[in-house]
Amino acid sequence: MSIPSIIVERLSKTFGQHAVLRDIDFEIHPGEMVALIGPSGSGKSTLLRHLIGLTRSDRHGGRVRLQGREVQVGGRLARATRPERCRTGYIFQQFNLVGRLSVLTNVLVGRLGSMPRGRALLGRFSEEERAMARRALARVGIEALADQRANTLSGGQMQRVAIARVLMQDANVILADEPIASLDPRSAQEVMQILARINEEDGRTVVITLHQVEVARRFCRRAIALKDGRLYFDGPIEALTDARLTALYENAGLDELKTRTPSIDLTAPVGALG
Ligand SMILES: Nc1ncnc2c1ncn2[C@@H]1O[C@H](COP(=O)(O)OP(=O)(O)OP(=O)(O)O)[C@@H](O)[C@H]1O
Repeated sequence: MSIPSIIVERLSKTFGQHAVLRDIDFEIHPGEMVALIGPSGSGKSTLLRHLIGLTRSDRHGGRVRLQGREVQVGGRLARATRPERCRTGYIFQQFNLVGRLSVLTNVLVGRLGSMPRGRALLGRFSEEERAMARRALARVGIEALADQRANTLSGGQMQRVAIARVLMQDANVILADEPIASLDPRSAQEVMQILARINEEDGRTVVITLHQVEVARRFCRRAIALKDGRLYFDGPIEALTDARLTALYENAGLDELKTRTPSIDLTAPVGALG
């Protein structure tokens, strides 16, 4: 059996007095596309940041392994975290592009981690790397924008550039933190379709935090749900019934529940759902 892409064991994180992650355990296998859902403040982004070592767990707060290598144990980052970061793509809600640089250069930035240090410092990219960046842009459908400045793009186009940059990393694992939260519905759908295609065609593992449960249902086969920092659900998306969703979001406020799960009839008694 193949090595899991991600192993999380008894992961716990406390900010001050606030326990944000509590004893989280799961494994994600190569080629999975997993939605990480839960009410606002349940710990989704914090969990994702732990996976790549951007946040350290509590002392004795568990372990994270990525593609068979230690990222952190008991609040200490493994020495070899940098190569793991290079082999893991991270997509942010706010895209994190350099606005004054061209689209092509922003995509090439994804290559810096795997280039010799001297060439990386000077930002000297080879013709082969430029051709690779153009292919990545073609794959996300915006090759024609290669020479445009990044800060002239729409949100949906910016997120496509961010995905192309991840493709340049040749990352086997892609972590996306609310990648569609600031996009209009159509751009959001297009970005999800691109991620799903990359997952399907390349077999890359994708973990994606989402606010919209309907989107998770449409694009992901598995969901991991957090509630108050605890693992509330981990299983096939179809097992995440309306009754479970109602319970997941029950203290989150009616507005959040309506937004996240538009399919739920809020007038029906919980026993009648799911
Ligand atoms: N660096 C930090 N210092 C202190 N508290 C933090 C820090 N980062 C996150 N938190 C707190 O941890 C909790 C979980 O935050 P997190 O962003 O992981 O939640 P989330 O589920 O991603 O929320 P949302 O869906 O609103 O983005 C929140 O109460 C947040 O205020």
